[in-house]
Amino acid sequence: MTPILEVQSVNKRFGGLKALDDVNLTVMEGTVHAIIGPNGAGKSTLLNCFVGRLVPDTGTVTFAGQSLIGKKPHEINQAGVSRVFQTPEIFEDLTVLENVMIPALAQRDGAFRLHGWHPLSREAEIRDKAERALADVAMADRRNMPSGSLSRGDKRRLEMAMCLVQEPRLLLLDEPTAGMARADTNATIDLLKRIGSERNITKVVIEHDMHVVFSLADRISVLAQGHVIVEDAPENIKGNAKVQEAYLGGAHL
Ligand SMILES: Nc1ncnc2c1ncn2[C@@H]1O[C@H](COP(=O)(O)OP(=O)(O)OP(=O)(O)O)[C@@H](O)[C@H]1O
Repeated sequence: MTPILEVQSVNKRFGGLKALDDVNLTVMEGTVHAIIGPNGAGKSTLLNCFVGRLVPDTGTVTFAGQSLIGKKPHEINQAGVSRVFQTPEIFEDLTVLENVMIPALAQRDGAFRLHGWHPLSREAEIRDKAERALADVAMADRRNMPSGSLSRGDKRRLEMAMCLVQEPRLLLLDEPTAGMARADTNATIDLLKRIGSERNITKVVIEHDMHVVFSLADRISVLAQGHVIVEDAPENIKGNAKVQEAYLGGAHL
């Protein structure tokens, strides 16, 4: 297996607070790598360093052999990294299909290019790609619905389609099941498993729900106080004393 994302000696401070403290992490291509840890451990800060929203004070982040340090978010996105946000970022007034077409256009053209309805409807190739991405998340039948009218779960699936249409090599998922009922959570787990097997997309998942983590992850990194305290296979994480301690007696595990 080849590493696709390599994080070496990354540090990030916010004033006096050391949010990331010498973080090292290697994500292998084609795997699901979960990053877990208590509240405030630095998970979102780390993810933000992967997408160019934050720049580490020191250290390196390398994706598919190229450094991401100093790259702008849209450059990182074009390089093959997509992120699904905790709160879906969709255009509520546009239809489901249009929402999926926009990131594909942005990726092709290098920037957002919103020329209104008519040019969008003439983009046959982009439309086909968008239709495929919608089918992947089982939302083809909702293609003409206004996105604002979707349920919360469907909005998250729509956002996943908006990532998939860009054909990323690395998909970053920030608490993909946060706020979902158990049935929706299980449907999302199945969806993520399917997407992985069909498209060979590497996934990095930040997640508090251990049912999700242990259902999906091939590898788990545990962050505590900005530092990776353990990186191991799921079966070795549950009983790990350091992990139990980080979670204050193992209440989450
Ligand atoms: N922009 C910022 N300015 C100042 N402090 C910040 C900023 N972003 C994060 N922090 C702090 O850095 C630490 C790590 O935060 P981060 O959000 O990365 O943790 P997390 O593991 O994602 O937490 P959670 O699971 O609660 O989302 C926290 O103490 C947080 O308050």
